[in-house]
Formats: sequence, structure tokens, C-alpha cells
Amino acid sequence: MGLWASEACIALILITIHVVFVLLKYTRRKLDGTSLPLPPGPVGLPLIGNFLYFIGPLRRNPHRGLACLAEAYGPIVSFRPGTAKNFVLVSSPEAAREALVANDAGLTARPVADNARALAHSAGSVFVLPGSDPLWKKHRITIGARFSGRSLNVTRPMRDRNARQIAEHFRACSSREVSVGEALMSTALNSVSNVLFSKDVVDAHALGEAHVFKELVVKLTADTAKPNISDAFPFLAPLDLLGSRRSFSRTLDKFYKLLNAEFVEPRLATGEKHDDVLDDILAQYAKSQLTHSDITKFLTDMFVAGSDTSALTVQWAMAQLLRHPDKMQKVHTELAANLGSKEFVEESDLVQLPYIKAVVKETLRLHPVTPLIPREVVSDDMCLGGFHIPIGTSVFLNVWAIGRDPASWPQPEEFMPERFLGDRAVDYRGSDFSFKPFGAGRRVCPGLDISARFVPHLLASILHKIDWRLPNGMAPEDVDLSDNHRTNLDLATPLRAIPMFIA
Ligand code: HEM
Repeated sequence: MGLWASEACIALILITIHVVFVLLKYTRRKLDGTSLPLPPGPVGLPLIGNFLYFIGPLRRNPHRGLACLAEAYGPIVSFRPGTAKNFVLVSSPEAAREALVANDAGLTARPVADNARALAHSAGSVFVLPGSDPLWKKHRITIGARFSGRSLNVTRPMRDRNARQIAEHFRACSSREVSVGEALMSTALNSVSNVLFSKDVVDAHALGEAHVFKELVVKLTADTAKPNISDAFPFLAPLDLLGSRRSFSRTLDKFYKLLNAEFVEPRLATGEKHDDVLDDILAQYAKSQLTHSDITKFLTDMFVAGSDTSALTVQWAMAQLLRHPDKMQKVHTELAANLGSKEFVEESDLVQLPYIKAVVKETLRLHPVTPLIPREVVSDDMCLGGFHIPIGTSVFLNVWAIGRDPASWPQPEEFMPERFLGDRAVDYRGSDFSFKPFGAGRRVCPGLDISARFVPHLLASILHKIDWRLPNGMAPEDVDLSDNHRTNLDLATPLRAIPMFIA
């Protein structure tokens, strides 16, 4: 009886706190002068809000769980995972357009995960610095000058060489079962490092092997957005209860040291010039416009943002093609018809390979590697879809759900690259918000242009003159297409297959 009474007492206190909290919020909005309602969403518990969702249905694949919330509450949903700020979820093309076009200026920040604060990384990170920060602007100009448009023609020969290396690697593995993703990750790292430092980071003979640089980037990528109780309950952050930030700090520290020892210090010592990103940032360093720490943080972000994303997209495309032999046949027919006996695919061949490019787009529609694009409301409250979105709210665009919206995509679950050919040739940029795997607006992915070249190039290179088989008597329908949302959208079962070189 005594125990029951104390439980009832605790429940009463929690309910009272919750009611006070709701009343305070209501009163504040009245004082703010807004009469717009907040977006609808699941009712949270006192104090912990909707936290239980995040250790339950949303733990493994939040993009799927959040798509179900949108089905229940509509295209703009709000919820509160813990005592941290409100989250708003955007899940329709129209709402995404309103967020990224009409409200772009107000959404130029990103939520900062507790891990990102390790070694003060967030203070120099191009990924999380607010859009108003002069350092963010400086970094975006540096990236834009080397990673977009015609400037990419300068580095094209290096990507041709990287694509040729991976083709040779898989041809040399002919008839042997391989992990498809391992070599793809090495090649994606090399394609980024060549624009940054004019150098491969993984040796051509070791593409399929473990490598310290690769291991560190893989670990940093996996841990960047690892679920962490400190993010739901910021008052616990100083304790770092899961040790997440400490572990991230150790990995970051190793990576910073590696970047400095192998790339930054030697270039500073010799004063060599290579007409690349490192030249550009060292020139800014010489004028005291950047610190040494700004440089390592920037380079770290470029590897974390640019390599796993590209490698995973090619791995997803391969998984879909192995699952759909008729589409694989179309790819081989296109390659044979346009390249004939040419030994290796070059970037300039892509104009003749529309089907391969459509395969990549269809892959990014179904498996966008950043399924939930994170933004944050800065400077002022905003109105979205007739709802009030207070300053400080974290806004997530569920591009995974938008890419499967049946109103925009007939038979949305089917892998049909043909939908990206002909009249309905939706592109990555442009006004169609039913397909935005690289985001949009001021914070659009600055790697879009290089990815639009290199991802189809990489895919074509590992398919040209190579016939892929499934191992252990697997049938196409046995290819596992289930996903696992770590920082990026990973395959739940890493793809293994057997390359057969067609001489
Ligand atoms: C298939 C490949 C890729 C995909 C699907 C992808 C997707 C994305 C998405 C969705 C965003 C957020 C955009 C937004 O908020 O609107 C982003 C940001 C970013 N991406 Fe990519 N990305 C890819 C490759 C790359 C590459 C190759 C690089 C550079 C080497 C890169 C560098 C970045 C950076 C630095 C940001 C942060 C930009 C900022 O916050 O200002 N990405 N990417």
C-alpha cells in the first residue's frame, strides 16, 4: 500500500510538471504573438517526451519509423526525443520545397550532436557550422572552386586512373568471392584525396585490404551520428555516460595526426605546389585566415562526408542489379554497345551511358545514403505548411520517404531505372522535390557534381567486361536489400559476390 502511494505520488508530480510545461509553452507562444498551431505529433510522456520511440521502433531504422509517423500525422510532424529541443519531420515533396526554397535562409544551420563536440570539432566543421559563420562560408568557397563544374575537368585524369585501378582489382579477383564494398571504399577515398592532395591514400594494390586510413574514416563515419543519450538529455552530456564522445575524441585525434603527418606537414615543409585544395587552404593559412586546427577539421569532414556516401551508393546499385538480372543485362548491353572493345571506362564515356546514370538515380531514390537530412531553425521562428516552427527546432527532411511517395512515384518499391529516362528525366538539381538525395538550397551537398560523375563512372568500371555472380548458390531473390541506418544508410548485409572477367 505504501509503495503504491509513493508511485501514485511520483506519477502526480510528473503529470503536474508536464501540464506546467505545456502551459508555459502555450503562454510563450501567445506572448510571441503567433496563433499558428505547432505541427501534430505523438503525445509524449512527461519529461522524457517521445524518447521511448528512439529506444524502441526508431532505434535501428529511424527513417522507416518516422515515415510511419508521417502516415499517421501528415507530412509535417513534431515530436520531442527527451528533454532536448523539438524535432520536426518533413516527409512530402511540397513540404520539402517549402522548407528548402521559401525557408532556406532560416534553415541554414544543423543540429550539433554531442559527439561532434569532441576536440571542439564542431567549432570548425563545415558540416555543422551555422550558415552565417564566416568560416563555413570560406570553406564552401574553397570546396566550390575545386569540386564543382568545369574545375572538375582538371582532376578527371586522376579519377580515370582510380576507376581503372578498381576495374583491374576486380578483374584480378576473377572467380573469387569478394566483399564488394571494401575496394569501393578505398577507391572513393582516393577520388576525394586526389582533389584534396593530388595523391591516393590507399595503394592501388591494396584496394581490397584493411588499411589504417580507411579504418579510421569508417569508424569516424559510423560514430559521427551514433545514437547517444547525451543528445536526448543534454544535461547528461558532461557525464558522457556511454563514453561515446571520449571514444570519438580518440579516433579523431588519431586521424588528425595522420592527416598532419602524411599530408599537411610535408607540404608545409617542402612548399611544393600541386594546384589542389591543400594548396588553397595552405595559402589561407599563410595569410592567417585559417588555423592549423581549421585545416585538419576541414579535411576530416571532406573524407567523412565524401567517401562512404559514394561507396555505399555503388554498393546499393550493385545489390539491386544482382537482384534484378534483367536490369544487369541492360547495363551490360549499353556498355558493350557504346564501349565495344575499349578496355576501361573513362569519365568522358558517361555521355553515352544514360542507362547507368539512371541506375544510379534509381538507387539514390530507393536508398538515399543520407535518408534524414538534418537542419535547424536559426535566427527566427518560421511558418511551415501553416504550422509554427519555433527557433532552435531541429528539422529533418525524410528524403527516403519522399523518394517512395506513391503520389510521385508509381510502383514506388520497384527498382525501375527506366523512370529516369526520357521525358521524366528528373535531375538532382531543379524544381522537382520528389527527388532530392543531395539536399537543396544553400547547404546542398557540395560534392554533388563530383558524385554525379564519379558514382556512375565507378559503377560502369566494375561492370564493364565483368560478369558478376552470386556466391554459395544464392538466387537473385536472396540478395538482402534490407537497410541499417548508421550515420549513412548502410546495407544490413554487406554485399559479397564473384567477379568473372570477360576477356
Ligand atoms: C552519393 C554521394 C553523396 C550523397 C548522396 C551526398 C548527400 C549529401 C546530403 C543529403 C547532404 C546534406 C545537404 C543539405 O543539407 O541540403 C550533404 C552534405 C555534404 N556533403 Fe555530400 N553527399 C555525397 C557525396 C559527397 C562528396 C563526394 C563530398 C565531398 C567530397 C560531399 C561533401 C559534403 C559536405 C562537406 C556536406 C556538408 C555541406 C554543408 O553543410 O554546408 N558529399 N551530402
